[in-house]
Amino acid sequence: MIQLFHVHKQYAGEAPALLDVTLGVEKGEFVFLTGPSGAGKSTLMRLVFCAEAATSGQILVFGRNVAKVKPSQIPYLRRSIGVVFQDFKLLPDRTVAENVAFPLEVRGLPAREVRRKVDAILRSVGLELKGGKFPLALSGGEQQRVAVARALVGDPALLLADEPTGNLDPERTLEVMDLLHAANARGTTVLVATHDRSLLERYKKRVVALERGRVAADGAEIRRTGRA
Ligand SMILES: Nc1ncnc2c1ncn2[C@@H]1O[C@H](COP(=O)(O)OP(=O)(O)OP(=O)(O)O)[C@@H](O)[C@H]1O
Repeated sequence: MIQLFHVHKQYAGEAPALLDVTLGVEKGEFVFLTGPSGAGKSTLMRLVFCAEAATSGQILVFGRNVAKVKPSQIPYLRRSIGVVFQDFKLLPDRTVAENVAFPLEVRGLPAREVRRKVDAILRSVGLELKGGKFPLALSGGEQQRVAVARALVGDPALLLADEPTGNLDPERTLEVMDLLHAANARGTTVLVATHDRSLLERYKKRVVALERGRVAADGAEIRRTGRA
């Protein structure tokens, strides 16, 4: 589903954000990406989403080399990817329901089906009464849940979630994590960046730890070799 081979990402004048990262995420996996601030978690997700290009190395997403995807084809690739990114904000001039409906409308789903799916996902994030509100009328945590709803409404093949529970209280954190878990059980491959150690312990999924741009540990490998 995602393969990175010796990926390097260098921003001008900075230490490398990613350094020789080789990593595979298989279809159907649920993987936590963790590591201290600045370790490269968001950078890795942005590269997979084709929001930026690697400096060197190769990235395959759905088997396609992203460096060879034409700019005009990127939106099509992204239709299969749901994202919860800090810099991928809700549209302030659209209601919550319109924001969530957006990924379905660009795919041309019939209006009735869009409404049904939007109602169902808003219910599942506990925001069924907020569909008519504008994002700025919601709390930070509610906006976060709308972003999660928008990312999941189209049952994407791949979900990239960067600190999706960062603004949430413990109860809402578990609700959102349960939604990601349920999406995974329906077949979505999930990659979640988080600082929250309690989530890693609670969900016992594969954990890839980045440190200063390198893969410092990979929980799946550790389990396979019986060292953990
Ligand atoms: N657009 C950019 N321009 C320059 N440097 C950048 C840019 N984006 C990230 N960096 C640098 O790349 C490194 C990795 O950043 P990144 O945001 O990927 O880390 P992170 O692990 O997601 O951190 P956090 O947990 O704080 O979000 C940092 O040193 C950061 O300063």
